[in-house]
Amino acid sequence: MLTDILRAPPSSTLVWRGVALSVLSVVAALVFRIARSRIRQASLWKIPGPPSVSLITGNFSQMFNSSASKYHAHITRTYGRVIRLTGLLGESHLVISDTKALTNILLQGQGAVFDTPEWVLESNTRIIGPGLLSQGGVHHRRQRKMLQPFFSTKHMRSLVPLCHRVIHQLDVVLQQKLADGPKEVELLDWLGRLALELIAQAGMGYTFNSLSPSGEEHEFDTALKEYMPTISSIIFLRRLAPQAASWPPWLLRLGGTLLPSPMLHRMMSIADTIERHSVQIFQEKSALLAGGDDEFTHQLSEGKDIISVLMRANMTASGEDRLPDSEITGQMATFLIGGTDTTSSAIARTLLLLAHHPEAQERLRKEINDAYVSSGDSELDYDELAGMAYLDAVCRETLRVYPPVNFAARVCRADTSVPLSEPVQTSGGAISSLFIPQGTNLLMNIGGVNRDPRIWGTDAEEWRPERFLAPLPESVAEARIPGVLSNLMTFSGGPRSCIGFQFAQLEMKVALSHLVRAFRFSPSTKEIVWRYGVVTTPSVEGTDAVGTEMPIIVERI
Ligand code: HEM
Repeated sequence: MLTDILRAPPSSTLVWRGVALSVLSVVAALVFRIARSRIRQASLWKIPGPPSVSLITGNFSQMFNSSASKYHAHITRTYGRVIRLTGLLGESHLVISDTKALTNILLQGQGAVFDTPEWVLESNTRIIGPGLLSQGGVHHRRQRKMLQPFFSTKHMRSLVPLCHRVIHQLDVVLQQKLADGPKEVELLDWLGRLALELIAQAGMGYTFNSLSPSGEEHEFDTALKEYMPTISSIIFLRRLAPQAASWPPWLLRLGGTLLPSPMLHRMMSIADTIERHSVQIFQEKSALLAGGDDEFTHQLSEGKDIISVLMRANMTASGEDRLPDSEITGQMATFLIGGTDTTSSAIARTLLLLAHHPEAQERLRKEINDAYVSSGDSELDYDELAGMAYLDAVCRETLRVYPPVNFAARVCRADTSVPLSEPVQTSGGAISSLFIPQGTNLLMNIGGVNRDPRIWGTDAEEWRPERFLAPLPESVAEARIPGVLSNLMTFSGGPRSCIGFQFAQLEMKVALSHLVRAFRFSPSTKEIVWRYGVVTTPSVEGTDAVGTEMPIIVERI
């Protein structure tokens, strides 16, 4: 972990030479690996794709920048469902939106043939610790099996009252802010705090007090807000992470500090904040646990949150079943990272769309009000929330057209062939199955499938919730989309799909049912642009690429 780095940094010429040699060895190992994979990947050269624009970075600078969404749409439209991209030093990458190929990639061998790439796992380990987002192979399967029950429908049902309580806090804050009439509110900030509190309270029985009426921002909240834009901007450095896997922590920190990259330095400081707070929460909970069952069950979540249950089970677990403390703190950081910006981005996008579609907003408000009348004005339970057809359609349509995460990355661990739904024209003729050499990096094109006009029809790019109120076109069922949320790739599919997908939908529904009932939303005069990153986030046109915000006019009803 980053805070262990830089312990006892020796300072001598020898160390400087050591650092220089280590950096050289990283670069040499990378060049060697890429040269070897280029030879292995010769068969991929015939796959259609955009011409490379740089000998060093190929198409990466077009593919991974904050305004890259247009480029993604362009290559999907121009080159189709299987695209070859040029990566660093000519390495081939595949961008896939063919659903038959995706089914094989995501499900084949339960993740044994295609797993998350080493550079993602290794850099996540360094930044957020050994949680689910950092583990591969059997370690991942073991952690996933242990955590899965907490994300079941049964557990989600029990979380509904807690979600209402947290969202009520936001209600109070906004009511106070708008006491003098409609106002422009920077809503993304408040939705980020809401998502943080929801995952902190439901996932670890902890509060950062981010929704206090004083409006003070917790430093953790600030760190989380900067996390996604910052990590998205250091993709090239993250790719070097496996080469530095064996470096002692102090050398890694020294190397990071010496590199002239302000974004890397920002990332290191964010990672320190996340780790510091995860350890602090863990220590506070350990003290409660040591104080006995009574104290432990007096937490916000009555001891039923994921981390409390894990810690309690861990106390009695023996030998290899026992999780090291670092894996528990790593899991906390993982949920906070995985569950905050994704959810706040989805809720923000929905509210902005409703602001631009007042008739859809009114229709949704009416459905929510009717549901409250039927429930005798008491908080809506899980089934009542699930029973609102238009709310469900609004959430699904937003997650379809605007998935907060656009790509899921995989690497091929062994030479393999995957079948295609339809033949792909290559420079060597049509192919009906795709040979993927070992070591090839792939990007699952989530948006490409969700907005494929041959699956969804000619209006695939349009936001039209009504499409989910009528039977979907047959082409949707025929496509057999392998997403964990039916017919959508938004939460990916297979053994590495989003573990929080049911919680995310619950959060969206509870939040919208409160906010749309109590407030009316209309667009601000400021133009909102959505910036591509690991998670797509809103900003005001013309502002700093790392800053995220979404001003919107809010009026009390
Ligand atoms: C709208 C909200 C969300 C979206 C769009 C989203 C999307 C995704 C996607 C695309 C993946 C990658 C899957 C892959 O590589 O195949 C993922 C993984 C993950 N998500 Fe979410 N997510 C959301 C909310 C959440 C929430 C609320 C949590 C809370 C716990 C969460 C926790 C995770 C974790 C832990 C992983 C890693 C799973 C693994 O590797 O086994 N996500 N998510």
